[in-house]
Amino acid sequence: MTAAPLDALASPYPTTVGVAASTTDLSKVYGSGDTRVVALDRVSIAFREGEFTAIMGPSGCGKSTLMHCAAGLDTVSSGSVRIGTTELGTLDDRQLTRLRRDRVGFVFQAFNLLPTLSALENITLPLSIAGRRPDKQWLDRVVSMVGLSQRLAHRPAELSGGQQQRVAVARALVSRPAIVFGDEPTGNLDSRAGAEVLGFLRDSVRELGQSVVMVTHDPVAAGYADRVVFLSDGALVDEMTRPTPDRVLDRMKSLDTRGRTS
Ligand SMILES: Nc1ncnc2c1ncn2[C@@H]1O[C@H](COP(=O)(O)OP(=O)(O)OP(=O)(O)O)[C@@H](O)[C@H]1O
Repeated sequence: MTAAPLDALASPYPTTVGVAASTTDLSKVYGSGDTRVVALDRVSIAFREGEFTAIMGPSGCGKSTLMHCAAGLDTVSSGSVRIGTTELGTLDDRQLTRLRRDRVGFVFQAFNLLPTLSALENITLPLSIAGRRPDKQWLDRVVSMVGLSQRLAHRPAELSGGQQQRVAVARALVSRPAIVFGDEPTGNLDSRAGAEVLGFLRDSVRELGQSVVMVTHDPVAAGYADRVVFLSDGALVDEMTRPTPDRVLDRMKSLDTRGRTS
């Protein structure tokens, strides 16, 4: 008999093989009466392990809401969300905070670095808060993958925007989360720095086996993903594997046209 990997035995959060996070019939309604908005309408989706997924769709279609609900940052109106096999609805606030801290990495449009800390201290901050020591080998690997080895003592103000976002990517990866969520992670970067950050996110999937989900408006950014899912009016309407920017752009145009004519 083959022994189970130690990591799997030790983890308090077992995963369903192949699925890093999923939603089932997830709905999210904001407001009530005249101001009622159905932001998500029974969305069921699985984000597979070791896959880079982009979420796209017209403005207001529910991309950020889906990401926030799937990451446990927002409550759901109905349906369920799982990170691995843990159903978020079964957790109290403390358990949810701990699960987000231990199992989920985030990269936002704003870099959200602490200005008084060095790049290295920013990267290891989530582990410090959790009272965990960084795994030195893993830390070295993540830092060298994002090309920050020579910049670790610098404070955010001494780094370019692209370098700051690389610190944020390293911070998201360092705890080996089950899944990393990015909300427009290249929205504040020029195209060259954006391409670098997207390349690092893709490398984290290829080289480290990370699972990544990214919301983006940009067909070029979506071209880095393995799979693109398209939302329209709060519903999943399409998906594409091995996307190219041209194919994504075509699909987006047809969604925009559909939105305007319906
Ligand atoms: N806190 C809120 N209160 C009320 N309505 C909200 C709230 N947040 C989002 N919405 C509405 O829910 C819908 C989906 O919003 P969401 O931000 O998820 O869309 P999006 O696809 O990410 O948009 P964008 O591409 O413009 O960022 C929109 O109609 C939005 O106006």
